[in-house]
Amino acid sequence: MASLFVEQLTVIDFSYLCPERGLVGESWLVDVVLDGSLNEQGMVFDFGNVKKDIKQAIDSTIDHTLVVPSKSKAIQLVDHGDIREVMLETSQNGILHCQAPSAAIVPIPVDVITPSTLKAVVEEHLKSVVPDNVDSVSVNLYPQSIQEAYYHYSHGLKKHHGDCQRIAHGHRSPLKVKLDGQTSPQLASQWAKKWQDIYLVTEADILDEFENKGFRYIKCGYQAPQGYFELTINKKCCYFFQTDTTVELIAQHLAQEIKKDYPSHQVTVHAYEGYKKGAIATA
Ligand SMILES: Nc1nc2c(c(=O)[nH]1)N=C([C@H](O)[C@H](O)COP(=O)(O)OP(=O)(O)OP(=O)(O)O)CN2
Repeated sequence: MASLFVEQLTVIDFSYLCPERGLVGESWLVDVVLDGSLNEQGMVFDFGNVKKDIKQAIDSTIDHTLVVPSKSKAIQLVDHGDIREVMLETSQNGILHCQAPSAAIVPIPVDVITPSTLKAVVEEHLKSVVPDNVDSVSVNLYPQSIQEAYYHYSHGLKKHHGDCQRIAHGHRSPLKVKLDGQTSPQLASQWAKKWQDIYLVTEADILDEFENKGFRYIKCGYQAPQGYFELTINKKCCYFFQTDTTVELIAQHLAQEIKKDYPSHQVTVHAYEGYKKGAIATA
């Protein structure tokens, strides 16, 4: 018996529904360990296959989806053929409703989404992609250790040709701000706090704004290559953009907003999108 490992094989960027926090954007790193006997090549599984097949299997399960703890009493799920609808009801934010092609909303039969409750689902899925000499695959899911400010956001990029078109996928993202070249942890923390668990809305995607039972809601929707997506969410969980919400435009927006308060300073923003990638903007 031998064991093979790959650390940080991939990063899953997704959002999940939480009865306490609402819609939460996350980025979790994934380590894998494969136990098995050696094949005719003297390997448990070629690293090339691990990096391609296992990464692809993980990405196709959770990455860029809305993950739903389907056993939670606060959740209702309905399937209409290829379309899935989910509703989260909480006393603090009222109703959150999402409708999307089924692949974009992933029900997990648990009460709450955590790295350990998702782990079992990912491991079960991976059993079908490894060869017979592999006895078990285990994964470790965990958030990046971040020293500076960070925020969790969700969004959808309707013009993206891949899975980023999904209306409720998200990221956990560090933020760095500099004023005249000097790091300002204070400004970064201020924006990270303002955007904690935020949904970034592109104003052109708004279909309706309405009030119901004391809550003010925003309904967004669009047709994208994978199908029709719609999200209704409490307005106080939203931040509004006049543009799309690519990370380049997020960095630009933050730099311009901070510049309004510091007009005589050069403002530089490093906005991350999940793990170790992002955009830099200066105003
Ligand atoms: N230049 C940009 N490219 C992309 C942006 C962007 O804002 N600017 N955004 C996205 C999506 O929002 C997506 O969520 C990015 O996720 P990522 O995991 O990095 O994308 P991939 O799936 O392509 O990468 P993996 O290595 O498979 O995780 C996409 N592009």
